[in-house]
Amino acid sequence: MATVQELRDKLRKPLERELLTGCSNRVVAGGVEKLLEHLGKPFPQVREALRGYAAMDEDERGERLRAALALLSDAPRPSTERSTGARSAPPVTLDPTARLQPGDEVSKLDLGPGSVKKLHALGLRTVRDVLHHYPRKHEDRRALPNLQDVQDGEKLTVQGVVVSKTRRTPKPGMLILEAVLQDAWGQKVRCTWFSQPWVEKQLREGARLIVSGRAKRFGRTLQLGVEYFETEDEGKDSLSINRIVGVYDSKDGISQAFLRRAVQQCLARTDLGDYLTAPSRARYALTDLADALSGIHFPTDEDHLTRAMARLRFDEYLFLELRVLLQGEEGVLLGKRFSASEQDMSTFEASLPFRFTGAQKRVLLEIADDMRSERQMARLVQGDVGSGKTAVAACALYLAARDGYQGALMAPTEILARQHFANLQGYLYPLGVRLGLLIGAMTGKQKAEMQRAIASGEIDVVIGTQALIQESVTFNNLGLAVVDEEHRFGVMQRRKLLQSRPDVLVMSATPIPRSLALTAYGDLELSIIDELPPGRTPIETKLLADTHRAQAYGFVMTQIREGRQAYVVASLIDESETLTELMAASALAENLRGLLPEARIALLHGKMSAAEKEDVMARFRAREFDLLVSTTVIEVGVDVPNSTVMVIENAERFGLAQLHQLRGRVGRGSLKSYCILIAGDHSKKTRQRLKVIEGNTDGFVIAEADLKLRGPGEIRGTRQSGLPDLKLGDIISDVEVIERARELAKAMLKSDPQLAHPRLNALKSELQERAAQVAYREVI
Ligand SMILES: Nc1ncnc2c1ncn2[C@@H]1O[C@H](COP(=O)(O)OP(=O)(O)OP(=O)(O)O)[C@@H](O)[C@H]1O
Repeated sequence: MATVQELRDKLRKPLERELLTGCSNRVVAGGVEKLLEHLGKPFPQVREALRGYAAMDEDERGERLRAALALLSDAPRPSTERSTGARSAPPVTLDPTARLQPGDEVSKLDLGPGSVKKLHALGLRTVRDVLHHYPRKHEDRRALPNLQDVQDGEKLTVQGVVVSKTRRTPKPGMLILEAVLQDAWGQKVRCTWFSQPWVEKQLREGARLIVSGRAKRFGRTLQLGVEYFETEDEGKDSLSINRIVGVYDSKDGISQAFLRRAVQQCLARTDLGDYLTAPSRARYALTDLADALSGIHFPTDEDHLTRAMARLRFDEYLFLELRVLLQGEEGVLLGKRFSASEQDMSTFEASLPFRFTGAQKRVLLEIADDMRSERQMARLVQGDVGSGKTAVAACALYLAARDGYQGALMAPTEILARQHFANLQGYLYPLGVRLGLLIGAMTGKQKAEMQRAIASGEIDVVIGTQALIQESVTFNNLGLAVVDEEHRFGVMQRRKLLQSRPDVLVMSATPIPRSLALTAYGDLELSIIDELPPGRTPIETKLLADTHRAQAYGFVMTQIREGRQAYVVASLIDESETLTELMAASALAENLRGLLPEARIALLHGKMSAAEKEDVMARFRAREFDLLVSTTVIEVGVDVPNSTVMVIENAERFGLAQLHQLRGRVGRGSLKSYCILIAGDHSKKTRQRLKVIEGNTDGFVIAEADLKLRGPGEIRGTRQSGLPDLKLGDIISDVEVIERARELAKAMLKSDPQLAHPRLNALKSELQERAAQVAYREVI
């Protein structure tokens, strides 16, 4: 016979699920009453709380369910358990129904140690982390298609059972896996995976799969080129079907079903305590926190998702604004005072092989003004890719060196650090400035020697990665720090830097309208380089359907034969739980080696060590390779002027801003350059979006077009926003939200400058927690 504890679990789980799915389904509601009849006997109060459940409206159902679940979690331990245990020994197992706080460790969840490890592997350490690990997208799996009606080229999601599978190797190195899937109506679809051997073990006959991709019709046979799939948990996982389903970013061996269950548990057991008051929520038309979090993970419908996103996005800005406003209190810091003479600026310019553009000159004057003043400079130089930010920074570093101060330039990656080093050598070495490079790939001895030279003042300007310079360097006399931001750093990190008092210049290529930069970089003044150096031949961009891949690579070969080089960027076409970006890039490299036997092809991906990456880049720069297949690691700013073609596979998978950044890797010299966007998705919407890149070269125009084309409710990642603390927010499109959040943040701080009211405890701890997380993300 089942113990009371087992009965309680049996009852609790469906009730939790019902709560999460919004209590809107009448059939299920009837089922709840039946469930209580069967299992509810030992829990009279719970039965009472849910009496007449089916007849209630959705809101009341939700309320009653919460009450019932609270009763279930508060219920005393069943007597059977007590009689078996030694009376004096405290229970060692966790109570799987105990209430949780957002800051609790995930080890408090009702999960095994292996599962806790999995969450840690994703960087999820607390319940809050799990709750804020939002899906990267949502898929509508409510109405499954009638396969007979599916048109050629249509995108669809099918759910079914594998009835047969085959593997073919039409030529060496090429593997085609096929599985015939049968849906609930007995209709069949042939699903194919190209060169993804790791998929094979999941294609057991009888396995239940959910598969998305683009359909092709061959007479009566329907074929699906799989872009995404997941295994359904033997029909038990009702969270993955018949609903709008969130799809999470994950890692090898961590399934979507597992993540959903972890989130589900966190939602059901956590006391969320909304930090926004009901009047504030009403004023800004925001839903409550519990509704928002359940809506982002398990929306009942589009409306639920939209209101969830609206609330969570608002919160992101609210926290950002509160942080910026609270920091603003610290006042102006004193920095270094430089002479920054016109004479020195002219000397620098005269040493260049080109003249500064008008925009570069204007920005340099703004910088020189800052440098001359006693106030610590904290300035953001924003300019499109290739607009000449580094040249401007080099001039500022020269001005600092002229006054006997040291300078530092911090890059987000070692590749970039080396590249900046080479470029700055070109600018500064002829002027007698002594440069040093400090990166992780150097030997201990080399690093120690460099650190000594910096400490003794033998080096004027050191270039390295941010972590290295901040952690291990004692400067003799640091006057100016330049931070090449490239999406990576954020407010907290800059604060740390500012406290050590050098003047600080941040360079960023993220196009942000001026009004929004105030929020994004609330602590920085802004200079914009809005002009490209003259004589650049615009990059010719072409959008091709993947059916024309051969044509694209034919063109790449003509360029290679002319002595040019090319990049190919691979994207993650299949977000299944097993395919990583690395695999996608390796598969592509393999495929291209078959297709272009003449070309010397190298592979670059994020899993390589810094030394390996640099080795590949150095050899590519030395023209030992013609073609570099890469994951998006390349985005952060490589500069090889002989590269004239950038091919982006599955371009639809990238945001427009990211595509623009990627394209900026070519056309960096005088050679005519090309960008080929290969679209795997032929829909009109995708075409329209990618056409924006084809037709525009201005980062701001592209960012704005992106905004217009984007539908509401679409999730954008950090990469787009350029701010590490925004998961949902997009500073380009969220002007109004930002303004409202700022208004509320100001009002809150006006009435309570220290946020001291006990009502705001939850808000304060959330604020601290987020600040810590941001700092953590910035450091890793
Ligand atoms: N005024 C100018 N006239 C001609 N060429 C210039 C000018 N300023 C910079 N350049 C050249 O243009 C290229 C890009 O400049 P730089 O690296 O300074 O741009 P950036 O804005 O830092 O680029 P990214 O954001 O892509 O890293 C370099 O090869 C540089 O030598």
